[in-house]
Amino acid sequence: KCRTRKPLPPGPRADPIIGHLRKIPPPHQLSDVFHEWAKKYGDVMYLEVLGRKMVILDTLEAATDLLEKRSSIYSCRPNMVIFSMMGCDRQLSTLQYGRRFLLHRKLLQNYFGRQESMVFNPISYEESIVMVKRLMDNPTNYDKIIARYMTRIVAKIAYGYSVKDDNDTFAILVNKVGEMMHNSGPPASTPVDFFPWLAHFPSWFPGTYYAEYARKWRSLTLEFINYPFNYTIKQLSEGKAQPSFVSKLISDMETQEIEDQEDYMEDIKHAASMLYGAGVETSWGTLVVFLIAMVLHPEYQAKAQIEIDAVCGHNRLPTFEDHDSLPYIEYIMREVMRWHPVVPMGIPHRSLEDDVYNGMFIPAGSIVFANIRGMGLHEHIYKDATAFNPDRFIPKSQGRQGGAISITIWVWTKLNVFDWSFNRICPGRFLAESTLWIAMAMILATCNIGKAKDANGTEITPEVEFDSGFVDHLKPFDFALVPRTAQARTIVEETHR
Ligand code: HEM
Repeated sequence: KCRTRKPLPPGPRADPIIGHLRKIPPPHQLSDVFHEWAKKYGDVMYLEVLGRKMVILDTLEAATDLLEKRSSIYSCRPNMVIFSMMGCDRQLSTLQYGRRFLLHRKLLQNYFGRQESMVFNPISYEESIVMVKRLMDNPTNYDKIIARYMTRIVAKIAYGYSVKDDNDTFAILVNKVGEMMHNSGPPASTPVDFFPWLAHFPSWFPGTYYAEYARKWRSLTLEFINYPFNYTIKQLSEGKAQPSFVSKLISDMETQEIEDQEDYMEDIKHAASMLYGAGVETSWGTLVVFLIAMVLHPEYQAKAQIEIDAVCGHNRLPTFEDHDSLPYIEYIMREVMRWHPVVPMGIPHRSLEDDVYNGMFIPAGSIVFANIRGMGLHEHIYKDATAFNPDRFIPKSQGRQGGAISITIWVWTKLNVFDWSFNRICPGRFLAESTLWIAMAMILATCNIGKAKDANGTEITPEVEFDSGFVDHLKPFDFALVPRTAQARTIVEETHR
């Protein structure tokens, strides 16, 4: 009925039958190309690929209006066929609206609320010192060291599990699963996601690559989901379990009336494994973007260090208590996530009903993408938008010229409710914010980051190039990292012991 009255949102001209198939850019260019198109066609764009309807939102306003204010229509997910085939069909990010979706959101939001997440600060603080010590010892291994930082935090919080070293069984599983997820194709957008029947065709048939891939790795996913969960159950039965998401929820079962206990335990198990899937690669990738930003911009690094020195002096490390006195670290964190958000197109949503927005018809079943990177590139809000410049977040009252809005704030805190509303906002946002903040503060307080030099002593300027996967990750780059002073190294070593 709506359709007869209103036009679809604008978009580039489509070919007959295949629609925009030939025009869709490769995954690593999606957000930039869509943002360029949005300049011509508008903040809400419509594309169709082989009959699949897609809507791209390029402004905070459109995303807030639809994904947040009309969340009862826009909070479902497209059918993520490849993820389901890999064994992730009971994880929150793939769940459709229903009893299980609400249960998983409740479990995660209750445990990772703003206040609740502060309990994890001592873990992140301790791990940030371990990370800085390892970076000082072996900076070329930065990628693994930062991955290990987040893995250790999440393993402790989710399972009460302490990752010992690189040969730890869980650490090895985590590495393999991380690589598997990274190469599993664009979320909900592989040929098999478009045509699920392809999954039943033999592997030589064109378009079946990801189905074969998912079948091959399914057992690894299941091992990754089961191994740490079984560890916690064993620790509980022996009375040795450390506090964790899993141990708390399992212990709480004693005082609750639960109809199907086995089924409920399966839900706890999958919700816990989601913490790794959604929390580690994202925060790890963001910290690597932070490193390259500091390599390329010594001027902002120096500003942050002047602030840290004024607040903490030279005889101690920064702590969470310093948070409000160190606003520049916060501006750097926000700018890192605006400059290169590691999930640039978000995770796609699916609309449940026909809808009309600003005179445009959005058909039911549309796959809706929030172009998070595109939202941070609007020149009227973020002057010189492709440049890294944390100063844009300095409040106006303190002399800022621009008018920057934090994408981070929108993605993480716009819908600031802790009940289990029908919405897909990232439930790990408070944990993410605190682990990123303390890691950045600790690195800046104790290390100088700069350009590496080649054999002739010439400085190497690293390229900002990403490997696109489920989460974008910077390609390896050269840089130099040294302790700021001998005293900084001594304090880190002494606190680390
Ligand atoms: C820099 C770090 C992070 C970034 C950039 C990030 C970003 C996102 C984004 C863009 C979404 C999709 C929201 C949507 O569908 O509209 C999401 C969902 C999610 N995030 Fe995060 N996230 C981060 C850290 C974390 C952490 C640390 C955790 C948990 C410990 C976490 C757990 C989740 C979960 C479970 C979902 C799925 C929610 C659902 O489908 O209902 N995230 N995140």
